[in-house]
Amino acid sequence: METTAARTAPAVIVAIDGPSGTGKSSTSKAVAAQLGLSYLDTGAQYRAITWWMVSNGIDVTDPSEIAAVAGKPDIVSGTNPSAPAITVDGTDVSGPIRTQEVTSKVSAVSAVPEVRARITELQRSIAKSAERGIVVEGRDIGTTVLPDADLKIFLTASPEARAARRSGELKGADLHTTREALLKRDAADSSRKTSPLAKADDAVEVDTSDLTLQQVIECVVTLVEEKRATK
Ligand SMILES: Nc1ncnc2c1ncn2[C@@H]1O[C@H](COP(=O)(O)OP(=O)(O)OP(=O)(O)O)[C@@H](O)[C@H]1O
Ligand SMILES: Nc1ccn([C@@H]2O[C@H](COP(=O)(O)O)[C@@H](O)[C@H]2O)c(=O)n1
Repeated sequence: METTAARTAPAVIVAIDGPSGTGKSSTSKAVAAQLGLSYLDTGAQYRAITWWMVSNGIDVTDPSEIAAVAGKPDIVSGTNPSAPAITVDGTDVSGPIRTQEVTSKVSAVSAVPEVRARITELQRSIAKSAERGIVVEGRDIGTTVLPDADLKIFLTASPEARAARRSGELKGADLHTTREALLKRDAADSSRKTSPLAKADDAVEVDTSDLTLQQVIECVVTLVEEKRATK
């Protein structure tokens, strides 16, 4: 619940990065809602452009084919942490972007420099227009998208903890398969040439393996409030 202090506090830009399943989305949404900030899920934007590529028959194994059409889809992201919306050419794609097909192809699409340039520009413009501040979560927010963010957090967790969380979410999907899929996506995201998944030098690292979601949220809220107090 947003407090009166949050309503009058100075604007703050928070970058939350980390590998898959470390709790970025759950934490970012809750922190933004509690502190009256906007929220941007940058993974959803890469998923949206991937969904468009797949829906339009683009060969996602061919970077030049992806690059040629990267500017075509109109992607609009909502920034309400209680109802984060995403549309492509006016169609609500919040469901379709979470399919297994999109998840398995998103790393190939997000590695293409033309895609990253387009989406990064969009992300910077959304962050700039957030009057009360914003929590932006992704893989390269602290390093590339918003290098001057007021606070940078890098969430981590063991592969076992992350796989257990995800297989719980996917109604008991096989732990081993889930773990391998997470690690495969992390490896692709960390090894691409343009703006890979990485911790910024000035980011605070929080290992969430043995923390409840509520503990992680409290930890990040405290860090944001400390940062705001110095502004
Ligand atoms: N500290 C935690 N303890 C237990 N479960 C957690 C914790 N943090 C997040 N979860 C759960 O783990 C799952 C993955 O969390 P979330 O989607 O927030 O991760 P993410 O880092 O955004 O993942 P991705 O990058 O793949 O989108 C969710 O079901 C969430 O409720
Ligand atoms: N800043 C970012 C955010 C995401 N990606 C790519 O999108 C994929 C999906 O992200 P989720 O958080 O929704 O799982 C991710 O695997 C990356 O390929 C990115 O490149 N940069």
